Amino acid sequence: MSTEPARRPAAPLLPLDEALARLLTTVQPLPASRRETVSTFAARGRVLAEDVRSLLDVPPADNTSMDGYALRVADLSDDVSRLRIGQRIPAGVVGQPLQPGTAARVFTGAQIPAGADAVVMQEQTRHEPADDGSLGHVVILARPGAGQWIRRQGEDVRTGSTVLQAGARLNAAALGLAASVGAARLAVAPRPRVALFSTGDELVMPGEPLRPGAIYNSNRYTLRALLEGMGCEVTDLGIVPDRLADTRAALREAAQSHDLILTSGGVSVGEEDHIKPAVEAEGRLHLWQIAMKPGKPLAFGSVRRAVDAPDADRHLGAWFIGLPGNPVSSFVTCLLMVRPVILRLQGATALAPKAFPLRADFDWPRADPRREFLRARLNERGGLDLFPNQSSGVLTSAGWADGLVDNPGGQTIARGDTVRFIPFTE
Ligand SMILES: Nc1nc2c(c(=O)[nH]1)N[C@H]1C(S)=C(S)[C@@H](COP(=O)(O)OP(=O)(O)OC[C@H]3O[C@@H](n4cnc5c(N)ncnc54)[C@H](O)[C@@H]3O)O[C@H]1N2
Ligand code: MOO
Repeated sequence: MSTEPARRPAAPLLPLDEALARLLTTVQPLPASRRETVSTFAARGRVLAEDVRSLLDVPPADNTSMDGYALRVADLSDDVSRLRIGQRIPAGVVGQPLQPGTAARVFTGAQIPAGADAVVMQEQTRHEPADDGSLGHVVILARPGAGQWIRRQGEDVRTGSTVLQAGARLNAAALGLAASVGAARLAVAPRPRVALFSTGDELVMPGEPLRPGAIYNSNRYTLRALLEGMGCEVTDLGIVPDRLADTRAALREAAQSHDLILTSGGVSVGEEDHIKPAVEAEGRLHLWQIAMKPGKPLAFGSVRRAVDAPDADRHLGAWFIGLPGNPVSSFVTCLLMVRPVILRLQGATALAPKAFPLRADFDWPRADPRREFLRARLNERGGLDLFPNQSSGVLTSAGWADGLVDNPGGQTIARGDTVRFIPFTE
């Protein structure tokens, strides 16, 4: 007689897009009451909560893009190429209107004086100094076209225009753009508070000796770094001992003050881990088998807060996502499933990672029924190379790669085919 518990037959696999759609219709942006206004310096990686509109033109006035001389083109003719220098205008100084028949010495960024309609760069001029204390004359060696080297008022940003929209993620260029219209502070979405923990009695922290049967906990580092890069405030709870009571207590504690609890390991069909029964006891849990490789098993649910009524249909606690333990599976599912959730919590508009068509410089003759995410690297010929070992335990593949080839289920790849590439860039 068998002592093994009865096993459920495998359920049909859920398509990734359907799993994502379920996640993203369930998880709603964090409450507006938690929005913050922060210094533009401190806003990198945050999601903008309100549009940034410009109250000014950028540049605020016509200005020169070269060091040289501002002049009126009509003052030059076949006979006249020598003009008196009437004034000197450094950047930050507003000059006088240009007198007919004169040029203004100007420096890059200086405002164009009224009446001037072109700039000649100094390399195309010859300066004739004067000994009477005046600025002397300039000989124009190349006749300019009207408008030459003039940057127009408002050519970058127009007064009243929206330069950044609510829901945009703030990268370095966006912060500079906000500053260019004078925004010293920005209204941003709250940072999702994420509690992270690993499960597995085989896990040992780097710095500790590796006892027999143990491995180092790498997911803790990968996931924490990804979450921090996504703008989360991470509480790292480390390795939770593999006992039901401890796991339940850790979940209950984490749910009080976090928006999301993220774990790795213990979501497949084995009976060793306590993460599934612990979440089920403390909230609700869906165990999905997703048609993707790596990353088939994924757990999604929520953990109640102490104040909650035991109302299974209301979400009043922390979201729960349990990622598979295999290091590459954890990494890939965090990028493809957790990242959109984190962005959704912050009210971001672009949730899906960018993808590009690129040429495969490799063969992939073994089609898998699941949609595969293959670790690949851009080569100098504008194509993609594949890491030779695509096992979900080989983290070297993720360190080596620049991104993932998103290969539909059941499809082989031949050298020269166009494939869909998702770069790792945040
Ligand atoms: N009979 C079946 N077995 C498995 C199935 C299945 O469908 N039927 N699915 C496989 C797939 S696919 C995956 S992915 C894994 C997912 O397993 P778990 O999420 O339960 O993860 P564990 O069993 O705890 O660990 C898997 C693997 O990863 C290592 N691991 C775990 N945590 C860490 C960590 N923090 N740092 C580094 N490495 C970690 C762990 O030692 C295991 O080697 O299940 C398959 N099995
Ligand atoms: O999905 Mo598992 O992630 O294939 O190793």
